[in-house]
Amino acid sequence: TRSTRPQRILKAVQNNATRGDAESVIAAIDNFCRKKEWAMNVGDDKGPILDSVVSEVSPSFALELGTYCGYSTIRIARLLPPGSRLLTLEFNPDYAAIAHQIIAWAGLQDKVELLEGPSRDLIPQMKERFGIKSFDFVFLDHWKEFYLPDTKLLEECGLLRKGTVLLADNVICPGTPKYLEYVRNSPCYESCYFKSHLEYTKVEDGLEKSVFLG
Ligand SMILES: Cc1ncnc2c1ncn2[C@@H]1O[C@H](/C=C/CNC(=O)c2cc(-c3ccc(F)cc3)cc(O)c2O)C[C@H]1O
Ligand SMILES: [Mg+2]
Repeated sequence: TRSTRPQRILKAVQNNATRGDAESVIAAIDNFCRKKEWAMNVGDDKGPILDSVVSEVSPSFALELGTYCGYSTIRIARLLPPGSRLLTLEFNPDYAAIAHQIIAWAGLQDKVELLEGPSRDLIPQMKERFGIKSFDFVFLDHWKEFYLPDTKLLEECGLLRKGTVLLADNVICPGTPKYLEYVRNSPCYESCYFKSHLEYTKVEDGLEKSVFLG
């Protein structure tokens, strides 16, 4: 049977990237998605914005919602200081299986915990089961209608602290209007928009950075 797009992305990594070299894995995925098949990775236009926010926060505990093939997982994990942890949530087992292999190819498996399941089930388990006190950084890139409910769930579970940075992908395309309205109007957040482009295209998209004020 025909391979899936994530399987073809994994093959492009295995054929073009050097084991243990995260930069070469990122480049291999970006080249494949720019030249062969578009895929919903944060990409090489928005990616450097993600990198700069992660570097600025230098999180001890980071959370990613929506792993897909692990492209942004690797972008984040390669910048984490020693001893810090990135938890990434993915409910599609086929995507999770590919992401595990791509994260391992980049040599970043020791910094990343890939948790399989829906975010609404896993977020309430973060303190007890995963020993998380609070997150320093959250990257939102899963189904767009879940950005707002999951943000509220993170608040309710006491997983955000004064200064936690939320960074949301796709706030223009496909768009996350309810989430944007919330973080831009809530007194509990200080928000700003980083204009960029939808991955591998000239279409406008951008990232919204929101600092939780407690
Ligand atoms: C609730 C929940 N829990 C755990 N994992 C979850 C989850 N909801 C989705 N996921 C997982 O995240 C991933 C989903 C990501 C959704 N991202 C998108 O739908 C997405 C779509 C586009 C896009 C833009 C223009 C177009 F014309 C077409 C598409 C671009 C992007 O950057 C995207 O992230 C994979 C899925 O299994
Ligand atoms: Mg996205």
